[in-house]
Amino acid sequence: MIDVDAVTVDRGGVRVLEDLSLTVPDGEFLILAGANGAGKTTLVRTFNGLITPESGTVRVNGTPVETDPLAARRAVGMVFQHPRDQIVATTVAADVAFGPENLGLDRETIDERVDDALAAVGLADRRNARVDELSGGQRQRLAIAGALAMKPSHLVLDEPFTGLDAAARRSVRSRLEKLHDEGTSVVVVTHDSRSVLGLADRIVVLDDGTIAADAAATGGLAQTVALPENTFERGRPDDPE
Ligand SMILES: Nc1ncnc2c1ncn2[C@@H]1O[C@H](COP(=O)(O)OP(=O)(O)OP(=O)(O)O)[C@@H](O)[C@H]1O
Repeated sequence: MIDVDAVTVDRGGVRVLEDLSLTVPDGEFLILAGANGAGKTTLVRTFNGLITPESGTVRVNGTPVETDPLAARRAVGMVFQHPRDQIVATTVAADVAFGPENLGLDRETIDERVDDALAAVGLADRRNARVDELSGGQRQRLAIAGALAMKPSHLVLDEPFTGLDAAARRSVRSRLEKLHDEGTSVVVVTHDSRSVLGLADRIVVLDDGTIAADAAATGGLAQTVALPENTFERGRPDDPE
């Protein structure tokens, strides 16, 4: 469980999150929506200590992130906005192995984790491919595999559909659905919730550093909560499945 309690964050002298509280239970698929600059990325970066709040506490599985940032980083897998920034090796398998290698695991366990993570994102057949041979969607899935190989209880993806064509979006979306079905908690940060709305248990909308809406993502969200006017302004409707 991720438990954000009364968190305030300033960035460059500006208040970006204001006394914000949010709990993400294990196994939940949460959409974190809101217009550009609402504070979504800042919020998720507090989940594993990449950003330390001015006040308030973030706990991951009961432990404050600042007490044990390494445990938080293992428990919360993070896939950033630009997957290219996360790719560290030349081949697909070596890239996914990087995280587990840093945990000091033995070779057999590392290979097992690499195989499992690549299978989970549908890249098992590209194990030995060079990363630069992959398409945009495959790179995004590789970044997800890298996070999964750390066996996180929560997977956080920041704008995972940016720059992907319709086929790649569908492919990433279906992988997220499968991971959620298998019990991983998934948090998707997006200003275009339509790409994942059908998969989510809940949607939280940030507006200017506070929670503007928090609702179950079922039964026609638009009818159940009043979303800020600009929530979807930059979004494109997803292609029909
Ligand atoms: N390092 C920083 N220095 C100064 N201001 C920052 C910094 N990081 C973020 N901000 C500001 O904090 C606000 C929230 O940024 P954040 O990236 O969390 O928003 P977001 O909702 O994720 O939006 P986006 O979709 O544009 O990334 C923005 O106004 C941004 O300009």
